[in-house]
Amino acid sequence: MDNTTLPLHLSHVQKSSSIINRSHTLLHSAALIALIFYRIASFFQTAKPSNLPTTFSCLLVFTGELILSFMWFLGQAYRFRPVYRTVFPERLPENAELPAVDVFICTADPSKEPTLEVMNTVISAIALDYPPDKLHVYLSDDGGCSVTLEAMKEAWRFAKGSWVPFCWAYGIKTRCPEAYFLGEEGNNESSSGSEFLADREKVKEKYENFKSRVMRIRQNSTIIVNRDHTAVVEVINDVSIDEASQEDKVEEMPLLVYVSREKRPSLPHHFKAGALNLRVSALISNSPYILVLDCDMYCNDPTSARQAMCFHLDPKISPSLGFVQFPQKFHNISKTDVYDSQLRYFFKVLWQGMDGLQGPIVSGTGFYIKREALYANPIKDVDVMELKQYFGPSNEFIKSFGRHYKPKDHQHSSSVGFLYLSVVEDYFTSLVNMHCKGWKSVYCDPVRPAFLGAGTTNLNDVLVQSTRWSSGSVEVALSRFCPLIYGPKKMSALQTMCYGELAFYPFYFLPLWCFATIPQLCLLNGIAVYPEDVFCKRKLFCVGCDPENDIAKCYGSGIGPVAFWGNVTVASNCFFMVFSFVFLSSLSKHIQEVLSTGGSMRSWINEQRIWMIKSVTCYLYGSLDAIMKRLGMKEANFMPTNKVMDVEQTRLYQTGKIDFQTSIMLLAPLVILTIINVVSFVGGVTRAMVTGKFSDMFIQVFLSLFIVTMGYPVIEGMILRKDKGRIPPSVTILSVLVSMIFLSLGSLVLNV
Ligand SMILES: O=c1ccn([C@@H]2O[C@H](COP(=O)(O)OP(=O)(O)O[C@H]3O[C@H](CO)[C@@H](O)[C@H](O)[C@H]3O)[C@@H](O)[C@H]2O)c(=O)[nH]1
Ligand SMILES: [Mn+2]
Repeated sequence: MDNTTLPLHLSHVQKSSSIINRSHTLLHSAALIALIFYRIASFFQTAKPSNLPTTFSCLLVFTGELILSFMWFLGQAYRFRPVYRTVFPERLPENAELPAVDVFICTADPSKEPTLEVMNTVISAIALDYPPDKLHVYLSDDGGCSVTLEAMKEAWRFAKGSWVPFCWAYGIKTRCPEAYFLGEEGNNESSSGSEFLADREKVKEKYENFKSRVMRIRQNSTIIVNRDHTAVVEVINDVSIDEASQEDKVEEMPLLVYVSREKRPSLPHHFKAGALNLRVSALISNSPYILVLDCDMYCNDPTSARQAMCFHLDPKISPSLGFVQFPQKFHNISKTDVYDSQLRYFFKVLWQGMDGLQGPIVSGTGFYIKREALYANPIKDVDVMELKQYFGPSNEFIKSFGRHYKPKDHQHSSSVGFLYLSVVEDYFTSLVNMHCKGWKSVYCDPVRPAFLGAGTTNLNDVLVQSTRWSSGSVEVALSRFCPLIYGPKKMSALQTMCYGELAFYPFYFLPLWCFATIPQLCLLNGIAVYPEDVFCKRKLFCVGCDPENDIAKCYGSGIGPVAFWGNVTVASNCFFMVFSFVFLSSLSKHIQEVLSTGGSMRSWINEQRIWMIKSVTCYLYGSLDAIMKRLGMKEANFMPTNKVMDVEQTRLYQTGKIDFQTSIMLLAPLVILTIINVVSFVGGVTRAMVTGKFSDMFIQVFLSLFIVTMGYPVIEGMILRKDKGRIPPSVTILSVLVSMIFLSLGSLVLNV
């Protein structure tokens, strides 16, 4: 068959997943409805003015359950129609017919983003397997540091003189030099031969020289992040290569440009979104497609641009295709991955799910976006003066569009390109400027990761990053762009639910704080917050007597009419059944998702734990942060994630031990809640032994046990560990105090 008739890509609905998911959705929602029904019914049964504290506690727990159920409901949209895709880059048209691509790499702070790493990303982009005359690489330096500019010139020399010719000559697959030389054995290149080996040694030596020159540049200059400077644009291709070895090898090279936008302390610069909205690339190369990369995300598969073109060049989907998103993957993930740094849930479950709807969300990095999609919806003729009103006075910039755009779509300047309102500029831009404008996206998750970055591998970085994301999400949730209000008219219901879930997930902090404190406090005070059944006739069991016939005798035995297994009596009412079902069904669904996407039981526990940890810290602080910003009490802030590896911290991460070196603000909630649950579990068991009754409090005792089990690393960190990453005794003492105050005050309130 002729190449032009074969498809460039295929999409497959994950049939078995869809069936499992939809059946689970049905069953689980039935159980949730039953649960809500029991709750409401039990309020009418038990709510008396005399037991106000009990009613109030039950109400709190019920509110938590409602929020969880609502979040669960939104999440079902991802499960409806997950798809996966395959691409056939070999069927693409010839190089001459491929469209041009601008690569945009963002960096901001050399003290957190090692220059050498950033240069490796730049080099990997220059070496992409794409016609060099159609590739333009921009490095946006938000730090405005001369170090970065100087290092870039060195990177250029090394790339042009040695690295790129070497890669092209031998078809090297790993085009990030650091990664290539680190994993030399694993690279199993097609060519071996003595010439190759000799060349490789030479290039390796050049790389070492390049490294030491970059180190020297860093040592010889003080690194100041400059917040007050004019714009700097420098085309690096003009730099001469004064090395001896390259003459015969110099090939045509992509354009390489250093950009540092103007910054003034008085003007908001809008962080990464601001950096991405640079017009420089439109003036210099103006390629129809843009690849956006974070500075740590090197190109691991040189063919990613071709893979993306399999979608962008398909005439069937191309007109409405805004961008092709690749997953974020990381090169530094350990086997245990205690913090779920790989973000499996996003890139293995959620994005696949959205791909079957209108497409995944812009994920900050690793996406090939159509330039046109950033400017809005294309139409025919329009007045240049009008355009200037929206895009600024630059004639060159207006001309750069090549097509004309309808200014109606840009009622305010912030609706062009990447949007500023939220620190999760990716999510927000994707919502307002992509999917709500009718653009679609596709998710491309090939076996060989297209890009690899530095994942956050210590608790502090994980929590700081997650707090920023939560804050950004809540900012959107509280704005007029709240997806559940803004979305329905512009997107499908399911796509709206997905966006809604991502806007509201930080509100998990409410139910999780509630479930980790209220049932426990009530348990210690002998108050049952999981009501005894009011509708089902209980089936009564007892040891030694037949309670169905002689209930009085049964009560006389001191145990009461309940199911009896060994020493443990378990309530046997319907509410209990429904509640257990909901609990087990959600846990097993999560296990199923983890296992079917390559995880283990260990990953399941890690994910549960980190979700609980993030909920009671990041989600809480992130939400508060967003609320304060909303009220004008705080300014937006984007603290770039640290990408410098600390040896000791890396060792802890490798061994799967949580590194508790973080601020007391982030640590104390974990310790406090663990202590409360240990106390209430011990209290609950003691109480059951004294009274001989387990049934009414079983769920509460179990809940405490579950939290204590999940929080075991915290207990270990407080008591057993002696290393640097333990929980400092000062935090433990403070937390014990706070827990005691909470429990005593709480008990006072409950017993008024
Ligand atoms: O003022 C700034 C701050 C950051 N950056 C760059 O933005 C990128 C992402 O920042 P990083 O510190 O790595 O944050 P992460 O938490 O890892 O970023 C995730 O979340 C961000 C949104 O909060 C997205 O922009 C990112 O793509 C996504 O990887 C990096 O290349 C930074 O250099 C800037 O250019 N200017
Ligand atoms: Mn990052």
